[in-house]
Amino acid sequence: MMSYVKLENIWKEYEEKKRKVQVLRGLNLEIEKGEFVVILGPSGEGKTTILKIIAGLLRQDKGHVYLRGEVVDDLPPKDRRVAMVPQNYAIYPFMSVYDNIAFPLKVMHLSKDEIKKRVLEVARMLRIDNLLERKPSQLSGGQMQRVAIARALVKGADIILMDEPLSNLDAQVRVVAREELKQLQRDLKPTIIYVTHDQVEALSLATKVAILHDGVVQAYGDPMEIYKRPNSAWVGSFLGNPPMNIIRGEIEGDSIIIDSYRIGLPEEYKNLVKNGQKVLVGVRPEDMEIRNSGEIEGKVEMVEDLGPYSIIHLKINEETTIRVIEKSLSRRERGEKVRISIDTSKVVLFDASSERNLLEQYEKVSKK
Ligand SMILES: Nc1ncnc2c1ncn2[C@@H]1O[C@H](COP(=O)(O)OP(=O)(O)OP(=O)(O)O)[C@@H](O)[C@H]1O
Repeated sequence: MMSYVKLENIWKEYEEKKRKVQVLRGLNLEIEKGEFVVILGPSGEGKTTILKIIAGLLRQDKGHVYLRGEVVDDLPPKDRRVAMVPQNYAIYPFMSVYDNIAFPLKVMHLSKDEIKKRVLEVARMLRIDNLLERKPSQLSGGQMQRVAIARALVKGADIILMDEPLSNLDAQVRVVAREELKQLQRDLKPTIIYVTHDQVEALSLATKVAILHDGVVQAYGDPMEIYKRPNSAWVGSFLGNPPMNIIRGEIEGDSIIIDSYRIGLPEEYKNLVKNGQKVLVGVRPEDMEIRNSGEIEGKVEMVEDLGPYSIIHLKINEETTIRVIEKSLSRRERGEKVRISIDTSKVVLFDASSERNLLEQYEKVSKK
């Protein structure tokens, strides 16, 4: 299938006060029509830069941008049929909702009738046709978002770029706006590329998530799939809050030795590892349990009570502190010794030096 948006080997460097910053380093990304892709990455890693390059507001140093199957490197922003919804929505406070949506069409010098027709059409589609007379100050966060999207769609854009659009909303409004956005994307099926550093947003909105780090996409795919089976230790510990625990271990027969403790080797790795091999054991906090029969011993360092559950920080050796989720509100004391049992069927193993998922390396080799 042809990809609708394709970034091919994109490089971008900024120069600031004679200092060069290489932000994108050969980035590749392919997005299909109607997909909701969330680009997730730490602050300052180049997420906004990617959007600007797709919109044509910024030129890449190297590589190519394809939209709808064609190279658009030399196409100005207005001809790309891409709309960028900025962080604050850029809605003019003194204009009515109608005038806000109509604004880009007025700039295009369309006739009054044509403008009216298009504004009504898109307003009906987004169910804001009853709000057209209002001023932005009379709108909720979710309605504001729909106005911003209406203004994008009215120009005929079918690729919508959103740069942390919910970051200015308070927590409750944000949840509603997120649900609305998800529904709207399901109904209207525009291709959305959405940038955030908020994990919850990424996991709940995306049909696919692209994890950005060091100027390239580190992992790309179904969010839960990446969550469960991260391709590297970095991705595992970046995605998820609290993060995935990463513990050093060594293979011995059908076991993994962690210091003086022993846990079972997950079935799917049995043919991929050899005796004595050093590994990093990745295990999610929710896949561990404090229980008397547990395989590993740990010492309580800190307890975070969060209402429905607590996060227990446990020191298992000099270099490693892990986090375990306990659902019942526990009265754990600092310094208390506990046993931890690990659901080994959920464990992910990484190569100790490359930190790549051993399954992934195997898959690559066997595909060749
Ligand atoms: N015009 C510019 N000149 C110089 N440096 C820039 C310029 N624009 C961005 N940068 C730098 O490039 C890096 C990437 O910026 P970008 O805004 O793309 O990151 P981001 O991932 O969107 O960050 P955030 O999540 O904080 O918004 C940052 O270190 C930033 O300081």
